[in-house]
Amino acid sequence: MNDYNLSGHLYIPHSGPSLLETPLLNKGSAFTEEERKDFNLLGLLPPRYETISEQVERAYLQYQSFEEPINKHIYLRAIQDNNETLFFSLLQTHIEEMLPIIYTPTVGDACENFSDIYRSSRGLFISYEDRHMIDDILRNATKGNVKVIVVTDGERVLGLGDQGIGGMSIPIGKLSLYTACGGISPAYTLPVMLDVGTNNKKLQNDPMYMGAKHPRIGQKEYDEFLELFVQATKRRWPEIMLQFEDFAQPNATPLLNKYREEICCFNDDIQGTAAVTLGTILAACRTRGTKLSTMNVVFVGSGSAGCGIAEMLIQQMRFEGLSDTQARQHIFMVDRYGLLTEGMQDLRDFQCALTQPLTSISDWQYSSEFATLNDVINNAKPDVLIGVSGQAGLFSEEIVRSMKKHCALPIIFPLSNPSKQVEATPSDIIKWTNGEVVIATGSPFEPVQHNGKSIHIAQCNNSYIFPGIGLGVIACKARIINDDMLMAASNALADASPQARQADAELLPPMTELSKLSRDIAFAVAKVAIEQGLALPISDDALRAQIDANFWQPSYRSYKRVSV
Ligand SMILES: O=C([O-])CC(=O)C(=O)O
Ligand SMILES: [Mg+2]
Repeated sequence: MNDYNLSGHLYIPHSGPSLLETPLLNKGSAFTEEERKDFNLLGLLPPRYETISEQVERAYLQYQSFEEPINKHIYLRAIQDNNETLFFSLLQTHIEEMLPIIYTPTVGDACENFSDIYRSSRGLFISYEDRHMIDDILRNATKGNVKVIVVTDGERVLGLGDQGIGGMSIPIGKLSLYTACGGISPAYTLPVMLDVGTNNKKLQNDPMYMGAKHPRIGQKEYDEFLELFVQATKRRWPEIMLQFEDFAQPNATPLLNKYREEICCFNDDIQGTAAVTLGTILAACRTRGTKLSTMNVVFVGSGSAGCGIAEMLIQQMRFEGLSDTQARQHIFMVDRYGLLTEGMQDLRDFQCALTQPLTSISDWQYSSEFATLNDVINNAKPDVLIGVSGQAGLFSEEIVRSMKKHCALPIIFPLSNPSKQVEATPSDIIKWTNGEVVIATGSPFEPVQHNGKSIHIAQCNNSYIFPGIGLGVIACKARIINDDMLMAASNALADASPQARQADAELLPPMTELSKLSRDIAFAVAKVAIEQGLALPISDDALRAQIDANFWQPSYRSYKRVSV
């Protein structure tokens, strides 16, 4: 199938059983009597014709019969692999309830149990062993006109570490959100898993494991393999947007730096997480009437995600008038050994610019060789504490109470995913601060009851950002994605904060508004790309029209046969 028109008739080459087995085209019981005759479907379906709403109703009844989230996930994935239009219609109808099932936290369980729960294939698996055949593999994609790829090598899956081939569930989940929240037709999306082995002993010894059981390949082989993949992808789809997802720290930043000028790509964990965190903090600053540049910010976890957020906050502080050096004095990165300081051994390139000079902390009180997290909080007296450590429970009662001691309304974001890796649960943070705190988490949490009030917990997850970036990039045909475009996405998110309009409202818009928000983000991102000559030069009206025209809705199209 080479093209999938967004309106009017769709000319398709399939009929009979093969039509029912093509998830992008299958309508199941919603094939009309006429279509059943025209496409050789007579007798292949139960007789009664159903509308998509009736199908959604049955699917939802079946969905509710599963108790365990992972079984709900397996069920939804089965629908997706059978009938994509029905899957997205169901998801759209129950978006708030189902996002945690197809995305974080349940997608984490799906990664950990990928081989055990495997049912049917989706996307492309490219093994290092098949590196000489990547062009052939890309030609085998069931979708011809791919516009967005999410690719992983499964080495740092959420906060769950190396999941090998199981990491494939992440690109699948992310791309479901591209469609459900960013309106990108499922015909344009492709999940890709690069299987370069796994260092996870449990997987290596698991007889069910479906990936290569050897340890991860060496760095030189890895870099060559990634280069083969990127070049083959460019040959096959020259305008592709490539999202790097859940790569481990040693590869994430180098890959981004290597390819960000060459192809339209971005790293969601570094840049998507940074953009959503900045947007959420900006929203909180606006309601308090303060500026980010007046605050000190402490990070726990100084991997590529933490450093990515830090760099974006620094950009914002510069925008607010600080010099680069002044802005960096507001940022404190804490890692397993304590505060990152100038001259420390074994720093990664991207950490070096985020160390504190020893002169700035010369009057600090701390007892061991390096300042611990608690030392940093007691000396720097931060307003903001961000957790991107992947370590459950790192924000202890002592830490949270120290934050509160120095700040009347601290901003505390335990962002690690999935929920079981969170640095502190919202209910504990609220208890330890007596509810005087601004919280956002990476994974969804139920509202917390405190002093007779129900406190909503904002979900500061990159899902607020990446669908809109994809939509914007596709609408304006951006050649690359740069920092200014990401900054525009953060500002569009902050603008959409319900708190900006009403003081006691929620910090971030509800998930049900993601598709509207994605259009706004798409517009903001594309406008910057156009202004900077990185995209088609079109007017604002034309851009809006493009965004709307690209926004796919899950409803059945009418088919005509391709004459052969
Ligand atoms: O997938 C998510 O929920 C957010 C994310 O990118 C990560 O934690 O790696
Ligand atoms: Mg990720």
